[in-house]
Amino acid sequence: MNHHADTGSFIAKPYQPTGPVVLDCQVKNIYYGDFRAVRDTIVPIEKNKVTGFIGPSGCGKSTVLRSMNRMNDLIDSFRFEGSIQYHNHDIYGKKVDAVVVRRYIGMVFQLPNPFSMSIYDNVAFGLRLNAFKGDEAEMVERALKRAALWNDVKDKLKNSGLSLSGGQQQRLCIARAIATEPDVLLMDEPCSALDPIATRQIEELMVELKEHYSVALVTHNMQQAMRVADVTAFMGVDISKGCRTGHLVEMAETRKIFESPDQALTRAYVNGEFS
Ligand SMILES: Nc1ncnc2c1ncn2[C@@H]1O[C@H](COP(=O)(O)OP(=O)(O)OP(=O)(O)O)[C@@H](O)[C@H]1O
Repeated sequence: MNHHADTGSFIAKPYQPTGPVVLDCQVKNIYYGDFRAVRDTIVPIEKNKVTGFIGPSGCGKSTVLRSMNRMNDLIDSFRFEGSIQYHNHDIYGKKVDAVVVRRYIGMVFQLPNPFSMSIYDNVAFGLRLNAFKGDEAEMVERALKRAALWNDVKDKLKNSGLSLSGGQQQRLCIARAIATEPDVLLMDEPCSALDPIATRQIEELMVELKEHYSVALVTHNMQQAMRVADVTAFMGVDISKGCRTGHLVEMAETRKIFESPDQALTRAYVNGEFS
């Protein structure tokens, strides 16, 4: 079976959410200049669940994730067609400020990227950016506790964020992202630079975080999707007509994706027949 086959006309059966949808993400097309990177990908993000995104390299997982809080606005050639509704507001609406979008839809990146400032200031950064008027120290403490980092750092809040270990740095970035109390947390391969122990800690943290937030997680690691994601979206790449366009193949409860998917392509991928 040719896994990078001509799937040019294939459109995934819509996933039927079983709970409230926080971010109704309907991608028609995403372009970088003339290159169509993603088409036809409808991926509702449900409240208090972890939604995992898996698929071969280049299928557009990060592109879709980064569209969800307008992170790709920073790329000139980026063009989005479709709609992403956050509580019935289109985040691509003309009057919508991307900084405000990111206050509600936070992001954690692949490489831990603490700012070169104190642990405390890292977490307070977003609060200050959003002119937060309440008790800053309390919010910082709360975010660090939720990120399971408080006990490690409570006596050295003035130390540089860069002085922490990789796993701690990633938890600091999570604390920074949740300090402003976002609704949605977008996580783009948050464990790819971490050792197995730090990875498991972050995975456990993701499961705790979904009590308060709705999480969208891109991962290369299928075991991680199985351990953490409630719902999983599998994306593939269509190579018809000399293109390389990613699209949704199947989205379902994680167990179904891994045990009894509808699509042969999904089954082949989760069985490790291609990557
Ligand atoms: N800034 C950019 N400019 C042009 N093309 C881009 C840009 N970012 C990504 N692409 C292209 O868009 C397609 C999708 O990339 P993306 O990084 O979203 O895929 P991915 O599924 O996350 O891949 P990986 O698993 O390798 O990270 C790829 O063909 C990639 O080369």
